[in-house]
Amino acid sequence: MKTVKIGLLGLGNIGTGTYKTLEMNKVHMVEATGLNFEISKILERDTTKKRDIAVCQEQFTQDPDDIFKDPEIDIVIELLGGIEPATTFMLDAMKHKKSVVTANKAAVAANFEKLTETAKANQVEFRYEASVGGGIPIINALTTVLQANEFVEIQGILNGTTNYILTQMTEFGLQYEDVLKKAQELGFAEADPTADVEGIDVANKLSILISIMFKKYVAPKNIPTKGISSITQQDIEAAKAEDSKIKLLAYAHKNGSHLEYSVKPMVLKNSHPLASVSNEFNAVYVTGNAVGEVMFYGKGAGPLPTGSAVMGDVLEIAKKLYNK
Ligand SMILES: NC(=O)C1=CN([C@@H]2O[C@H](COP(=O)(O)OP(=O)(O)OC[C@H]3O[C@@H](n4cnc5c(N)ncnc54)[C@H](OP(=O)(O)O)[C@@H]3O)[C@@H](O)[C@H]2O)C=CC1
Ligand SMILES: N[C@@H](CC=O)C(=O)O
Repeated sequence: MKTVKIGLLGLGNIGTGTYKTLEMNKVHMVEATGLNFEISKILERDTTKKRDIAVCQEQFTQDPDDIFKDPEIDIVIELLGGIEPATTFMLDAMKHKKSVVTANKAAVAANFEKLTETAKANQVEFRYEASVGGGIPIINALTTVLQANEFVEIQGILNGTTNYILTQMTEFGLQYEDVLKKAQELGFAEADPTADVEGIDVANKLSILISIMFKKYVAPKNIPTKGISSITQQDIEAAKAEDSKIKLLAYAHKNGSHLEYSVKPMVLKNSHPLASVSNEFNAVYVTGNAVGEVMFYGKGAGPLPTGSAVMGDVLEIAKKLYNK
């Protein structure tokens, strides 16, 4: 049986979640694809750190070229985070004829066209399902079963950390700083959680969805964005008194050639379907001109849900490469 060798860039929260997903479901993955999967090399800064997975010292490297120039590796997973050097590494991997999988919305949103075009030019696959909605298969749905639609609108909760913070503040009256710390411990937050609480992470995800749905690139910095850092317990109590909840919402709507978009906290009546989406769960409504309204719901953050999406992309690429 063919063993698909994978190069992994970054063994942090999501790298570890991806590694665990592979270990946990290896037999199932063999049955599903007829292929065996192995993470053979890992790029990490600190190769001596104590980890809760069994990784051999020989798997680690601090030189990305050890991965890009390895003829046995066909698929590279990028889970370093940040725009650079992640983007340069993904482009380098593609130029070395490696297919690339990433969860890095900051890098994908900043360089959407460059990454997708470089993949095409090098005839390799580029997949980024985990970059939007964690474990929710929204990008796959938009680009496959929903592709016959002209899309009209998208609206939803696209950040697990802020939804977790707002839920815990609303339901248990907890303090913003305490809940943010807990979200970091649970592996939901970005390395710099400013991106979460100021709405930047949602703007990155919305930019990617706009590129896919409306075939138009809108840089995240051009999306009017407001986060939740200024929301107080008083704001939350005031919403409660109105039988409502505060949620951080992403929105984009196309009307003819006019496209409008925003990221901002909104007060939703408790009867609104998005008001009942709690903790790290995300939910997104997509409206297509044929299908009407479709709702996606699931865990939008966390090592295993995100690892599920990353490995799903790896399996799809491997089936294309080896099961001809
Ligand atoms: N957390 C979540 O639920 C989700 C996260 N994502 C995305 O997944 C990606 C990874 O996130 P996460 O795992 O939480 O981040 P972490 O910071 O936990 O992990 C990144 C790892 O990569 C290492 N690293 C970073 N830069 C380099 C470099 N230049 N060379 C070698 N090693 C490097 C870091 O080392 P060091 O610690 O020493 O810097 C760290 O171990 C991000 O793009 C994030 O946005 C996507 C969906 C959900
Ligand atoms: N920090 C992000 C991680 C997933 O994309 C979030 O909280 O949603």
